[in-house]
Amino acid sequence: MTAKRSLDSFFSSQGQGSSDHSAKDERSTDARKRPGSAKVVGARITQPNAASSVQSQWMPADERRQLELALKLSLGSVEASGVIKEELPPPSASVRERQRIPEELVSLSKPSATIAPSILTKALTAEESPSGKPSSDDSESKVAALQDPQPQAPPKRSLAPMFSSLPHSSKAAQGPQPTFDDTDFAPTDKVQVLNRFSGSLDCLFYPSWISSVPARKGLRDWMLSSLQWHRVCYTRPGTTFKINTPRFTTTFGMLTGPQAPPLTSYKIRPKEIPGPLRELKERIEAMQSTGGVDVTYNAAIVNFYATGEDSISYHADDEAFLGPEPNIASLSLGATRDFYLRRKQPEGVPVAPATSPSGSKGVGSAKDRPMEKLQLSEGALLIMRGKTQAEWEHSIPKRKGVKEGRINITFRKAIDRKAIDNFTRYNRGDGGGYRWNGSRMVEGTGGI
Ligand SMILES: O=C(O)CCC(=O)C(=O)O
Ligand SMILES: [Fe+2]
Repeated sequence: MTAKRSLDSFFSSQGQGSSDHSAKDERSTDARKRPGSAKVVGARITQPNAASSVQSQWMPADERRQLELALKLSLGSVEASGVIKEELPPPSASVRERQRIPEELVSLSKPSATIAPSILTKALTAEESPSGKPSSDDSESKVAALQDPQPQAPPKRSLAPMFSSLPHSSKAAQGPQPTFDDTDFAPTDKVQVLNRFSGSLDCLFYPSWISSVPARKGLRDWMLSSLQWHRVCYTRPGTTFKINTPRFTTTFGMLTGPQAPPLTSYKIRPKEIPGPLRELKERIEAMQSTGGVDVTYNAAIVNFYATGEDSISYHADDEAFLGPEPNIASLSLGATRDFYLRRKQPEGVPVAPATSPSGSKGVGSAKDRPMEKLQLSEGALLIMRGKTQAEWEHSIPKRKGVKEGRINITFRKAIDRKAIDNFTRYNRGDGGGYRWNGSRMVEGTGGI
């Protein structure tokens, strides 16, 4: 990936399937219809084929031993060994499924082993304490959030190799600000309902909500080139753990209305939701209002996954500061990526309410827990609501085969200032920023 690419070619695979594995073949056909609603999507997988499980994180035995040792030293053996066991695939896992262990994501001081981020994240979050600060939706950041770290500029090696030898530039081409009209959107009945276990999982999925190709392109080009991006990195105080968020991020929004706190009360000054995103937010709100659901989002978190090596590990957006049944609208642009949902408990086992302000994680072996797999392609809108965050986790797994970028915008409703502080801190931080220079991300500032 050396040649410079235009925005067009950067996103050239949008709309096409991007998975480099056979997980989609595991979809079963037991999708069920909910009375009075549109098609049910997704697939229930209670016994995934372990040999072809894309979640498997392969690790050589010696590295595994080093990791176990490191985790025992820092976390205590019980949680650590449980987590490791859960993530290791059986010996039959094929070489194709082996994941490169991304050194830029997590580093341990001693021993020098590097480990797959989801494993470490799980291990670390296993010891989250109820007294921890509310953490962001990003589970890498959740770990750091507990310790109240100071965000730091990411080390250069946190970048994907394709970005490593770039000139620094703060200049970025800013395309025209997009506007939309009704013809850019699919009819509202083009929705699929994803409902499992009587509302344990409760999502609406519009596979092509922004149906106009030029509208999608205008939005993604404008976002990529106009926003101020961050690659947030934290060192866990008292340790040498580095948690590098494996994607570019930014965030917008603040509390509004007569009771809204003054701007000066925020730890990092929040930014207003820019016009095009505000328009989309209002359209999503209006669409739900027509269906009898009253929701007003006041924040947007934006993720840019530069390649398939960028990801977000399993987490739930279930922090106390989002309220008990948060409604989160997630809009995708660019490359198609797999989106996995996994119940926090096996079928039939109730999920205990979170006791921590920073929410709760899944319990026990993932193979015993129901799962859903979606593909989010350009224009897709997924609304997660009801008990979804309380009872399920979700992720965008790494995909070596994906070379193109993907933008995701999640609209949320923060119920207090802490939520906004958390979003800005763990998705903007105060370290170095990045700009899109027309063909790649480079260090720079000055974006929206
Ligand atoms: O990129 C996505 O589709 C998911 C993002 C997400 O889960 C989050 O920002 O909390
Ligand atoms: Fe999320």
